[in-house]
Amino acid sequence: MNMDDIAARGMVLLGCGKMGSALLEGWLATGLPPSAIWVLEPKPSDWLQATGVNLNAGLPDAPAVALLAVKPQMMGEALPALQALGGSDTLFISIAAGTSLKAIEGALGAGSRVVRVMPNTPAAVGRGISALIGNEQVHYPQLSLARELMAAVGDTVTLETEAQMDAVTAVSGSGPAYVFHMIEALAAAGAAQGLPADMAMKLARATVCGAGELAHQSEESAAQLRINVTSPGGTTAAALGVLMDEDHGLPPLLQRAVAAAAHRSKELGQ
Ligand SMILES: NC(=O)C1=CN([C@@H]2O[C@H](COP(=O)(O)OP(=O)(O)OC[C@H]3O[C@@H](n4cnc5c(N)ncnc54)[C@H](O)[C@@H]3O)[C@@H](O)[C@H]2O)C=CC1
Ligand SMILES: O=C(O)[C@@H]1CCC=N1
Repeated sequence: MNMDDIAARGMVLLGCGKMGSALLEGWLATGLPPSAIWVLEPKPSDWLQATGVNLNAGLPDAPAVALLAVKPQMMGEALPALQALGGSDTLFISIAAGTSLKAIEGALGAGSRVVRVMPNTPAAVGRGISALIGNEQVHYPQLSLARELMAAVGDTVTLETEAQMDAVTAVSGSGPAYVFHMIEALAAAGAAQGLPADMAMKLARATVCGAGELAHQSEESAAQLRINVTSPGGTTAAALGVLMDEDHGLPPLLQRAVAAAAHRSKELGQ
């Protein structure tokens, strides 16, 4: 199975909120025809209605993929809409944080092929990163289809165990929010140094985007890119003295933030 099968047999998207829309936007941009996508979404946005996908319409009998993009807490209520497809050769892909392969297979019926994926919102611009793992019913062709689907909107990694998903969720699933907050905090710090707020925001946003793009394009390590900015005895070294403090700097703060997210991911799975 490949992307051509999705175009031919169709794909169902269950839930099209923030993450579902980010993925859909990315797939449409890569040329997946809207006529091949069936979306079930009780509160469709204006954007979704304008995409030309099949919205809240009767589903195809045997779609290649059904992607579950509802909140973990809504899964029990939302899955019955897809139960008729359970046990078929439709590949179920769940992006729900915390919800285990076993729980999804349990709700859809034994024998269902399920892949868990943790994507992130930069998928909307083709720059996502997704981690994947399948249940026992998933073999190479299904995993490879899921990988191809996610590769259309960014990079992918395949996990060794499902247990790694909590840490992945905490690093790359939630991670864009940490970076957006970094923009907010850097802008606020610039304003505190006397810059007009809108100018500080423009500088902070461009700096994070530019540094991200440099990290993306450069072959140098993140550590080397940092060193390249840091003149001995200069301004960056003064700031890094604060940020790299072992007790109160960014590393212990991020350790705590990522641990909190991983802990919450585990809780969502209970
Ligand atoms: N937002 C993010 O950055 C990421 C979210 N996720 C996961 O994606 C899933 C969705 O998250 P968001 O898009 O952020 O939430 P959201 O609340 O924006 O989207 C969920 C959508 O599901 C719809 N929905 C509710 N009940 C439904 C039903 N019975 N049938 C069909 N649709 C229904 C809601 O109307 C809503 O539009 C969650 O499981 C989350 O863990 C995973 C990675 C990143
Ligand atoms: O906040 C959440 O629970 C979801 C999962 C990863 C990003 N958003």
